[in-house]
Amino acid sequence: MDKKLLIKKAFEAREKAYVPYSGYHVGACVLTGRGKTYTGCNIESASYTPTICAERTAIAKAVSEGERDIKAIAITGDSEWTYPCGVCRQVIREFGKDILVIIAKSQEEYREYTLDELLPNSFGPEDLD
Ligand SMILES: O=c1ccn([C@H]2C[C@H](O)[C@@H](CO)O2)c(=O)[nH]1
Repeated sequence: MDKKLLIKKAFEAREKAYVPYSGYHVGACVLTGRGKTYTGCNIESASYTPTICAERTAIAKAVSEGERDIKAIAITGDSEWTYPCGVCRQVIREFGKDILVIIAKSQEEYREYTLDELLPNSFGPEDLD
C-alpha cells in the first residue's frame, strides 16, 4: 500500500474544499481492494446541516462507482491533526473494522489507526444479520 500517495492525494483534494462558512479545509483519499483511489473534500451549504465531510465525499465516490472493498483512508485538515468526526467514523465502519485510517499532518508525518481503534465496540452491519 502506497500510503504516501494516499496522503498526497488527500492534500490535493483538501485544496478543493468548498468551505465558505467555516473556512476549514479537509481532504481525504480512499484506497480500495482493487487498488483504486477516490478523493473527497468537504462541501458546505448555506443552510449548514447538509454539509458533507471530506471522508464521506470520498466514500460516496468509491461506493457509487461499485467499490465497497475499502482498505484505507487518508485524511488531512486545517488542524495539526484532523481526526474524523463521529458521523464519518460510523460511515467508515460500515465498510469494515480493519480499515486503516491515516491521519496526516504532512507528507512525512502521519499517524495510523484501525477504524476499530477510533470507534471501539461499534454497531455495524453484522448486528442486523
Ligand atoms: O473529519 C472531519 C471534520 C470536519 N469536516 C468538515 C465539516 C465542515 O465543513 C468543517 C468544519 O467542521 O470541516 C470534515 O470534512 N471532516
